[in-house]
Amino acid sequence: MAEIVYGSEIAKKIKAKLAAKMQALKQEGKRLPKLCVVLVGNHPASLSYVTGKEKACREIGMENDLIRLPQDISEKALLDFIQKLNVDDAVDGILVQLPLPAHIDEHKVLFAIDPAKDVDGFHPISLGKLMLQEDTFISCTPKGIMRILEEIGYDDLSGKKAVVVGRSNIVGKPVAQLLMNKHATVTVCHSRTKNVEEIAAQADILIAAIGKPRYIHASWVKEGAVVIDVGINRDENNKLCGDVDFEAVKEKAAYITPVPKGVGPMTIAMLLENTLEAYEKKEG
Ligand SMILES: NC(=O)C1=CN([C@@H]2O[C@H](COP(=O)(O)OP(=O)(O)OC[C@H]3O[C@@H](n4cnc5c(N)ncnc54)[C@H](OP(=O)(O)O)[C@@H]3O)[C@@H](O)[C@H]2O)C=CC1
Ligand SMILES: Nc1nc(=O)c2c([nH]1)NC[C@@H]1CN(c3ccc(C(=O)N[C@@H](CCC(=O)O)C(=O)O)cc3)C=[N+]21
Repeated sequence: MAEIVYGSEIAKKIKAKLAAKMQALKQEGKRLPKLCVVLVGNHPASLSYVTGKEKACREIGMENDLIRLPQDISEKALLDFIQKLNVDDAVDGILVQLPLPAHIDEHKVLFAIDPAKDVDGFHPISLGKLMLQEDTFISCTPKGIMRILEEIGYDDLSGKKAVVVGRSNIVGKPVAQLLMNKHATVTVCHSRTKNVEEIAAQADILIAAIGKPRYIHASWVKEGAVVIDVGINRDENNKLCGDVDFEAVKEKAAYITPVPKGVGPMTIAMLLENTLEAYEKKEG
């Protein structure tokens, strides 16, 4: 029977530290770090995620601004808007919520963000530095996953086999890189992989970032594995669930993260941490 690892509890501790930091800055009469979240359109899930980010900022006393732009905004207008945030000295972190409407080139938008304010870690410079193991903003979900591994004392990854299911630029690829940087032997699977189940079943650490409700069954999991479930899905009853069949897999794994209260809250905590880091780099 696995230990259930509540990212929400780890995130709470991180946020308490950040709140104390905000309080200290305030007492010193300093400017506070500020995160700007840009949401284009009215996608309900996106709206709920950005609301969560705003709420977390308020909780710890970090300055924040949610900027809502219309669904039909032109690419040029969005790029101009980002430029304004780039040159605004009061803004430390910029996050443009994904996905963007189809008429906007996502890569152009991410490229437009000043790398010094790229608290999402999605800018090509940030991702390149991650590969080169240079100091940079590490994207929040992958960073949160690594923090969870540290928290359970599972951070000596030499000789460990990690399997990442999913190869997106925001989760799969960067988390595979971070695991590799920590000396794990990493296999990345995706929709064209044959025998994913057999590959997954060899993993000491299994990361699920697919986006399919309860897709990973107990037969995919080695006895005693660490299972990190990144997926945020709605099942047939509109209930929030992960990519992992939690009830069955928890009988087999050594550690498992739940959904909700697993990786999601860690993503937000890392975003706050990255924003403070951007502020500290700027203020020197
Ligand atoms: N908790 C959090 O903080 C976050 C959660 N998420 C959630 O994580 C999940 C993944 O997100 P994201 O990475 O953005 O998703 P994407 O849709 O960008 O990527 C999904 C990946 O899964 C692969 N895949 C799809 N079906 C299968 C399959 N049957 N077998 C193996 N691989 C498959 C795809 O393969 P291919 O490349 O071949 O298409 C792709 O690489 C989603 O549920 C999302 O909501 C995302 C970000 C943050
Ligand atoms: N530029 C950008 N950066 C992102 O980091 C980003 C993004 N775009 N687009 C979408 C994904 C998704 N994502 C989540 C973050 C937190 C939760 C989270 O806190 N979830 C709660 C549950 C929330 C609920 O109840 O709906 C939990 O898992 O416990 C979920 C999903 C960040 N993303």
